Amino acid sequence: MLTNFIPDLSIPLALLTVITILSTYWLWTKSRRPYTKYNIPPFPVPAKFIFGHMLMIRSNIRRSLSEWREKVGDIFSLDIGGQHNIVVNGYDNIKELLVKHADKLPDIPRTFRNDVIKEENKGILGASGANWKEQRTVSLAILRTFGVGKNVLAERIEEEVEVYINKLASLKGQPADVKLLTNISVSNVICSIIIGKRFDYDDPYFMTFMEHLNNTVRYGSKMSLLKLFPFLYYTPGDPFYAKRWVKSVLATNEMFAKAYIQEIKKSFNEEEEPTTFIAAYLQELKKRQDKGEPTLMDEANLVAIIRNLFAAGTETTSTTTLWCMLYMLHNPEIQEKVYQEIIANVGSERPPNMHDKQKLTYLNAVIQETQRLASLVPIAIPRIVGTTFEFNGYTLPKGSVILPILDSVLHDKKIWGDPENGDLLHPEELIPFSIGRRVCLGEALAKMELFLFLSSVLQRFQLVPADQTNLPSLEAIIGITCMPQPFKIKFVERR
Ligand code: HEM
Repeated sequence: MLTNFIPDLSIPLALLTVITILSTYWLWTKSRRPYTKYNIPPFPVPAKFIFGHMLMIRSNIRRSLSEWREKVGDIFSLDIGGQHNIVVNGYDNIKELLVKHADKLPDIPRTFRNDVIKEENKGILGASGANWKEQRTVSLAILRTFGVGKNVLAERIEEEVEVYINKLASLKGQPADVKLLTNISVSNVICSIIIGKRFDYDDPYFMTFMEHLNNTVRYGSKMSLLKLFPFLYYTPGDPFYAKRWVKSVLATNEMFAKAYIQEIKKSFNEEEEPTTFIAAYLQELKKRQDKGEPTLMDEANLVAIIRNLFAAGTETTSTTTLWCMLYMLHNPEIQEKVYQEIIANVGSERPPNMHDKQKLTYLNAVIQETQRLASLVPIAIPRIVGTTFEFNGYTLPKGSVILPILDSVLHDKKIWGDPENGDLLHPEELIPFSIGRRVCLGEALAKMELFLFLSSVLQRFQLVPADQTNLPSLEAIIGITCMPQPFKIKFVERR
């Protein structure tokens, strides 16, 4: 498993790495000592030298976590390379912690990523404290304004869905893997919200931007070891993909965020109602500055927010769409029922819009069940314990990292029965977007996208497996998100 973390490591580099790790470990053992005086949650198995439990977490983390939960209960400790982590399972525990005790978990762990791109506490995803609060509140207010009245959000999504559907039609029913196409299409929705325009799928500027954006996800997921040992960033060459990751992050900042902030500033009129995220943010910033209100808003935050919206808003929504398509292949009778509901309530002459949402109750239930089964973000954003406190009979010491396992709720047999056959009688426990103060900022947008993309796809096409005798696997590839394995599908026109 170690080879996953250090792909191209030569022998001298490996030796250097081991020596540095050992010396750092000594420092960490010192920093861990204070925890021993507390009644911390139990460790499911003894921690191993240096790496703690890190190498014991199997590639199927869902299985490891649920085995340990069965062994020692809902709340347990893990040592990941010297950092004390507290794993929290179950709806009641997660709710109590993220809602009732939110004040005691004000920050998220500092990451080396922000250090290497010299971005200290900026944006939303990687931010903490007062800055996180202000950037989140402003961003949410902008998205809300765009989502009401004329409904800029729905218009932008509908425009993109039309192009997406035509692309699927151009496949002429041939088997295709539509992961990249779906990803690009969902990214384009974010583009049009941020800068007010979409790109053609073959636009060279957009393709280069998409490549950098995908690299930030691809390389980001290979950098696990650097989260624990940040100094390894300085090893010669780029054995940990970190330098390539930095290059792509900086390119997305320059090519998209900074370039379009400058462009929008040129035509910026503070009297006009803003129709882009960038203009709305700049207008709010100007308003606060003119009034002399103290504010942490600035362009560096705007750049980070733009990157966060792409990072958190693309892969999540496009992968959920793919999961729903996959479940439709496995459940043709459910697909047919969804189609009949769309035809009865919308017809086939026009695509569904947001006004149709409340009539398509069966489709809404299918999307919700997709989100539950897919459990797309298995673990919510880790939180740092800010003040030592007592929780369910244990002491959670200051400085420990809390890992809220959303997957443990969405796949909890006690709530849903057999996960393969769940019912939807528990809306409160359906928390794919998490709960509490850091609940997904894009929940409303994601729900609109899922409805508009999926209702249009299922209205126009029958989804047919590439091979009727060998359906694609439902086994997830589990990382930061749970992804289906690559699969091909036929989009057969209904009319
Ligand atoms: C099906 C789609 C999506 C799912 C399942 C999802 C899920 C989540 C989850 C579980 C979190 C962590 C919350 C926590 O730690 O308590 C999160 C955070 C976040 N999401 Fe989403 N998300 C989705 C789509 C989106 C979209 C479309 C956007 C925006 C364009 C977005 C923006 C964010 C942001 C900015 C955060 C960080 C919030 C903060 O730290 O305050 N997400 N999301």
